[in-house]
Amino acid sequence: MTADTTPAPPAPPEEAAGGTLLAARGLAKSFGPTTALQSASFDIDPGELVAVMGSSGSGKTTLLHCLAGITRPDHGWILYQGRDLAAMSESERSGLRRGEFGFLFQSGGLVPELSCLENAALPLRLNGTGRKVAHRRAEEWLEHLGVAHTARQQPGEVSGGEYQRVGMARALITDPAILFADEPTGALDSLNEEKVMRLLATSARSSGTAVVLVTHEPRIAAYADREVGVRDGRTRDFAAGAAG
Ligand SMILES: Nc1ncnc2c1ncn2[C@@H]1O[C@H](COP(=O)(O)OP(=O)(O)OP(=O)(O)O)[C@@H](O)[C@H]1O
Repeated sequence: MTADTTPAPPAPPEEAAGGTLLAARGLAKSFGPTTALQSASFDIDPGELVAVMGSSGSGKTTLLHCLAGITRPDHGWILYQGRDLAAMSESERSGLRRGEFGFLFQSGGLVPELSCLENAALPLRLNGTGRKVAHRRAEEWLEHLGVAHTARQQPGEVSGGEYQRVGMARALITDPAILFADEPTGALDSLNEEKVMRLLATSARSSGTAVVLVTHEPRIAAYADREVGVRDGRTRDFAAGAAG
C-alpha cells in the first residue's frame, strides 16, 4: 500500500471564529498556469471597513471572489460567522450571497430593462418580500442616497454617479452583514467619487455593515479603518489607515 503524501488542507481552527465576522487563511487560487493567489489571509470584524489594496493583476478581485463565496479557492479556508465556506454546498453559498452579502462593482450590474426603483428593490423581491414593501424600502434608500429623482428612469438614462448610488441602494437594501465593493468608484470623476465614497462609508457605518473595498487608489483606501495589501497573490496587513 502506498501512503498518500498529499498534505490535507488545514481545517479551520475552532478558535478562529472568535468575534471575527469573516476570516480566511492560506488562500491559493490558480487559473490554468496563472497563479492569482498564493498565500492570502484576511479578517474583518462586524461593521469594519477594510480596503484591499494592490496594483493591477495582484489578485484583489480573486481574493474578493473567494471571500464572497463566488470562487472556490484551491487551498486554504474561509470562515463566515464560524461556518466553513468550503464545506457549504453551492446552494448554501448562493443563499448566503443573496441573504447576507451585498455587492457593488465598478460598473454595470443593474438590469437595464427595469427602472432604478425596481433595480433597488430587486434583492428584496428575490427574497420573497412583497412588491409594495420592497418598493417603499427602495424609495427610502434612493431618497437617502440623493437619487429619488431617478426612481422611474432606466439605468441607461442616469449619470455614472447616480447609477452607482442606485447600485449602492440595491446592495444595501437587504441590510447585509458584509458589502463586497470592487473598485466601486473606478468609473467616476473625482467629484462623484468623493460623493459615492462618503455615502458608502456613512451608510455602511450607520447600518453596521462591514465593507470589503477593493481599490488601487490610496485616496479611496483612506475611507477605510484598515488596509490589507495584496502583491503577487500574497496579503500583507497595514496599520490602521485614516478614517473617512
Ligand atoms: N477567470 C480567470 N481566468 C484566467 N485568469 C484569471 C482569471 N481571473 C483572474 N485571472 C488572473 O489572475 C491574476 C489576478 O487577477 P485579479 O483580477 O484577481 O487581479 P486584480 O488585482 O483584481 O487586478 P485589477 O486591479 O486589474 O482588476 C491576473 O493575472 C489575472 O489575469
